[in-house]
Amino acid sequence: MRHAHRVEIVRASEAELMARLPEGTLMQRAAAGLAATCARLLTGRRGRVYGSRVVVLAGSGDNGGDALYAGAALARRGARVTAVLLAPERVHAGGLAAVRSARGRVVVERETGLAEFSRADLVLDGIVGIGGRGGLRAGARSYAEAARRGVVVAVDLPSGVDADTGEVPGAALRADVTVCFGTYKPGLLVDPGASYAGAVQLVGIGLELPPPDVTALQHADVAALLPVPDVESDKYRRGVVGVAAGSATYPGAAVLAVAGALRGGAGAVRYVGTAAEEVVRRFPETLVTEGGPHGAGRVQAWVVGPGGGEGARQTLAEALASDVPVLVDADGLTELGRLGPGALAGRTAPTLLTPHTGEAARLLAGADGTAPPAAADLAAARLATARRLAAAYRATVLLKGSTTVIADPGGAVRVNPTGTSWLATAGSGDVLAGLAGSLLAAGLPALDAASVAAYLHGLAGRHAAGEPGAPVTASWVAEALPVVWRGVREG
Ligand SMILES: NC(=O)C1=CN([C@@H]2O[C@H](COP(=O)(O)OP(=O)(O)OC[C@H]3O[C@@H](n4cnc5c(N)ncnc54)[C@H](OP(=O)(O)O)[C@@H]3O)[C@@H](O)[C@H]2O)[C@@H](O)CC1
Ligand SMILES: Nc1ncnc2c1ncn2[C@@H]1O[C@H](COP(=O)(O)OP(=O)(O)O)[C@@H](O)[C@H]1O
Ligand SMILES: [K+]
Repeated sequence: MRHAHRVEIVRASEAELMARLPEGTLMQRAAAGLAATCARLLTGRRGRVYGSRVVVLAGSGDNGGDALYAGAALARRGARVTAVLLAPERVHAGGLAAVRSARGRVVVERETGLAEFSRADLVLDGIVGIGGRGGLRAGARSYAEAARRGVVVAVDLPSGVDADTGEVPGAALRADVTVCFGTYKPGLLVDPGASYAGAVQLVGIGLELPPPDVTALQHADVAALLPVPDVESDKYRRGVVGVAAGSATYPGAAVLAVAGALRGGAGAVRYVGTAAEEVVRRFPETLVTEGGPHGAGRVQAWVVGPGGGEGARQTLAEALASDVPVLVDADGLTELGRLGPGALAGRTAPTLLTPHTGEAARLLAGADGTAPPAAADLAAARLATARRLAAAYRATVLLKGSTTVIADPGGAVRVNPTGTSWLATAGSGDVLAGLAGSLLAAGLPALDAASVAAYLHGLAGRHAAGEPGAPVTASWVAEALPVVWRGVREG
């Protein structure tokens, strides 16, 4: 599991540790890890560190200090290091002295700096780290916009990315690799910030940290959560997932939700709705029941809403009246937005909402009676949006899109690392809903069901798209689920 902590917590942990260590120890640890990564990258790119061109962009804080000390270490190994000082009067004095004594060059003129930047083998972005506020300032912005040839390594965080939220309020430097210190920062795991970070490497500096603000599952975590039948299992004990989806206008949504549900670990899938014929033709293993969720017999979790059309309100009401977990998606969310959080007030079992940002906007409007916020604003602030919705509806929320974010009303937040934009194809959300519902029926808590589903769905999208990638359909994503499920169990 990857753990991320917000800046306030990082600073408190650093202060606590620094008080017990000789001055500068943490920065030396950080710089040593950073230099080691840079040396590996240069060796991979040029065969050796000696003779390579390295540019250190150094801002006015300790982030610049880390970068300068790492630059000095590379210079001692024979790299031709140029330190570009963005604020010469406030540069980290120790770091600058280290570069000078390692015979590095120091420049302060912007034009010279930009020219160096564009012919470097490696650029160290030490403009600003966790102390950054707002978009990059003018002096730094020109570097973010400059063409580049070499590898860009961000120090702790790509400059211009908000560490706590992943928001990018203005220009930011795009890195190939980010070397972060002590813990991941939420902004490294959540788009748009994550898309600036490249591959993220963590360098331990000995911090003792409290529980994380944000986590991201990895293969081993998912493998441990996957429901696997044992000798005692029968189809009912494995869980029955009810799918109330599809309509005359959208029968395909029912087929796709069932496709996801059949691959999600429940022992059986029960379908209710008007698309029974299409569902059974495609998946004869589906149990079909007449009427709505109310009279459908025993299920351990409901999925309501995909392609629900006109009947979504009644279906939603019947599912919410049950005492089993309910996943609400698509048209079900539109209805829930009209009803507001009060519609969930009487529920005794978990509710999982799976909006994209457009549906999230309607849900938020339903929660406070205001006009729906712009979906683009919600997408730019994904962590805050998911948290707000979870708090307003007292439900677990899976916010879809570029970096799917899952928030529990209790405050836990997970981000999904496996997504791919190839998944932005009609019906792939229906597959996800069925899959997550199946995991709920198999007994996973809502946070786990949602994050495991997002993880597998993302992997399935990648698997279906292949390398370097080609368009996929939602059906192929569903078909790829067993392969990626096995892959996760194999580690
Ligand atoms: N603490 C520790 O023990 C350890 C910390 N470590 C390292 O320290 C980093 C944190 O260092 P930090 O606190 O000095 O802040 P930092 O990120 O350098 O930025 C502050 C400077 O940037 C400026 N600035 C602000 N916003 C800006 C903008 N938008 N655009 C441009 N400039 C902007 C701001 O200017 P001011 O607002 O003061 O005018 C201020 O001068 C951390 O990320 C890690 O790398 C590691 O060595 C491990 C041990
Ligand atoms: N840019 C993107 N990057 C990664 N995943 C995306 C992106 N855009 C959409 N997705 C994913 O694609 C799926 C689309 O779901 P949804 O919007 O409900 O579509 P539909 O209603 O057609 O099924 C979601 O899993 C979402 O997270
Ligand atoms: K940086």
